[in-house]
Amino acid sequence: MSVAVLGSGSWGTAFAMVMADAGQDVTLWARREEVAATINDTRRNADYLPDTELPDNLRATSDVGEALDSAEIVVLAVPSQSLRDNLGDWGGHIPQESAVVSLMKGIELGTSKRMSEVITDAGDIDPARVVVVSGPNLAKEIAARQPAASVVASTSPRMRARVAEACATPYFRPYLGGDVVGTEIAGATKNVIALACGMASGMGMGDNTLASLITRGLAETARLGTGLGADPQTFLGLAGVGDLMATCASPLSRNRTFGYSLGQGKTLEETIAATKQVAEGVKSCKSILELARSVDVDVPIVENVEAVVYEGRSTREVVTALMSRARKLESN
Ligand SMILES: NC(=O)c1ccc[n+]([C@@H]2O[C@H](COP(=O)([O-])OP(=O)(O)OC[C@H]3O[C@@H](n4cnc5c(N)ncnc54)[C@H](O)[C@@H]3O)[C@@H](O)[C@H]2O)c1
Ligand SMILES: O=P(O)(O)OC[C@H](O)CO
Repeated sequence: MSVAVLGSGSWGTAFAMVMADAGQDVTLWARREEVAATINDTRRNADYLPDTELPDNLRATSDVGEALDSAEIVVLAVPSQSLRDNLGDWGGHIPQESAVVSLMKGIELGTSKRMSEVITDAGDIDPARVVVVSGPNLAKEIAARQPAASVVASTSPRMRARVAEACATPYFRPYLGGDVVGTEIAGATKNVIALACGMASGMGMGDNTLASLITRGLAETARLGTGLGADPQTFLGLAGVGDLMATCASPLSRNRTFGYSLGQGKTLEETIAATKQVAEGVKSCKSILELARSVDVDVPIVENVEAVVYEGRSTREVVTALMSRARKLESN
């Protein structure tokens, strides 16, 4: 199958490698011409995955028209907040019958839309063509071809089957799903919970604190998702608890690392300056909070992370705020 992957950062490159390993004919689009040329010449993406040799059936280009020409699957792997503008430039080139895959884990600022909604809006794509891939998939581990699983979710059984078939390898196992809303809410919200876990670790807190944050983070993610019509079962699966565990525990996570820096007392500006790759939760904490308020769902961890990032509250203050909330039933 002919596949275009638009975005040659960590996950775009790693997922392009997965699809090439699965036997597809993959074109990876890079913004900068020199990045595309280096990938073609050296078989490596030196900025993002320098240790990974890329297969020969993966080639790079900085010409989006060339990448999209006759693609049967179009994979989008850009920062969530730039997707709308990118689709404004690319929309006309996306082939009519293609499946359009979102790898992104964020919620748009200003609109609080999920990435699949941005794709249908800004790309003028039928929702049935949109497929979301999400799970515990730290790019570096996938690029090292370590076994992992993921959810391939779409309302269209035909589209999700096409994408799952095209990315199945001995080290990458796709599971099929129909809950696009839950899969996307789980993927975006776990980044914010990982920021909170990073903050706690950076402040010197241990495993009890992390387990409490992960568990209560899962509770508020599920509450938000089901408030938006998701299947509660999704949050117990790979896109839910699976990704939450990987991201909150791993030093490879950019969101966790960002939170860790804040927890250690670095300022927001210092932390942003030291962060070379996208940590989606930093922006999405605001849009997720707005989304939760729009359906009247309580998301205290998200709310407190937003207070640190957008309102300048200290990590110490939010620990006190979270620990002194009114008593409640765990199941509520
Ligand atoms: N890295 C992972 O382990 C991983 C795993 C699963 C999902 N994701 C999600 O995938 C998405 C992409 O993440 P990533 O890890 O590839 O990020 P990254 O920071 O490694 O790469 C982002 C890429 O987007 C490009 N880019 C930046 N601004 C752009 C713009 N305005 N227009 C077009 N391209 C732009 C960059 O040049 C880079 O190639 C995110 O939503 C992330 O949450 C990442
Ligand atoms: O590095 P992060 O924090 O963006 O997380 C990467 C992936 O989403 C893990 O599944």
